[in-house]
Amino acid sequence: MSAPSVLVFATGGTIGMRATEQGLAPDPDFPEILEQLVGVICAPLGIAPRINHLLPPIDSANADSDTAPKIARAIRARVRTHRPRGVVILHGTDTLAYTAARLAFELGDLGVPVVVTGSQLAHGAAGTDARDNLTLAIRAAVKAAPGSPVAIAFGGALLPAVRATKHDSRALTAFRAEAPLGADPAGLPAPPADAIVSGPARILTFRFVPGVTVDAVRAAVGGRPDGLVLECYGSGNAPMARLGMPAALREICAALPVIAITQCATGGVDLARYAVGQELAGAGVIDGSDLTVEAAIAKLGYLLDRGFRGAELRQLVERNLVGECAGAARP
Ligand SMILES: NC(=O)C[C@H](N)C(=O)O
Repeated sequence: MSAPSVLVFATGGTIGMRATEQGLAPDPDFPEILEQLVGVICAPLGIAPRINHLLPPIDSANADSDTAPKIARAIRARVRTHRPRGVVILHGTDTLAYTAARLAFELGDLGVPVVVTGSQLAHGAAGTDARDNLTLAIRAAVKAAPGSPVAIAFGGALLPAVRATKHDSRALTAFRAEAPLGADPAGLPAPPADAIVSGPARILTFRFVPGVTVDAVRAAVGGRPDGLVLECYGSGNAPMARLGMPAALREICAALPVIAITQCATGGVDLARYAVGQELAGAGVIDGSDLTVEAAIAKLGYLLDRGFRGAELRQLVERNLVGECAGAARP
């Protein structure tokens, strides 16, 4: 019988970069360096590594709506063929939490543990975190139970992908999860039989601040997104007393799904609590509970790309599918 294997899938990011006169950029020697690094980590574990690269490697700041779905498709295809014990994805830290959250939905039923990592410092930099993060990720991926949720391994911590956020642009402990995974997830829904999908859906966000006008809210959908996440105050409040705000939000909600989340790091939205929150709900805004902004974008994009629309989409947004709702107040 052949040795169990780990699939390491490199997509770019600082971990695979080196300093150039134009700043940090992909290191053309990284494939060989990675092979060596992974070999040293895998040997004592009795694990055979298989390494693939997404070409070209990107600075994850350049990720777009199809980046995470594309990574998911590539992983599914390779897992089907090679049946690894675990999968490790190397990704830039800038959008790592967005991609990881999306992968938690995309690969939630993969049956093989998936761990996402990267590094704050380039693999060859003094004091780099590349080796430690890679080691943690590989160990976690091969030791986790087959149905484990997608995780992020970074700065010594293992975090649930669908609850994590990049909170520090410099420290090696760059990610954190304010709340744990929600209990009793309902699981991923079967896509509607009649789904016609052109994807990938583009989801944008709009953050309420005191200077917001109705024109600013309308401008947020000027680029024709497929879905919108409203970053509201506190428990889901917005300046509904602005002239024309309820009507503008009603119009937007009639055209595309809109989710309300909170700007606060903990807690969540409760649209029933305040009159302004009830006005938001009345306009058609969906209650995003305690979703992180990354998870809200991931969830809405995933569900739209599976073909869910209207009332069914709303119901699914409000349900805890893979642990993304920490409070899990909803069945
Ligand atoms: N530390 C990093 O990986 C940052 C880099 N700009 C990226 O996201 O690709």
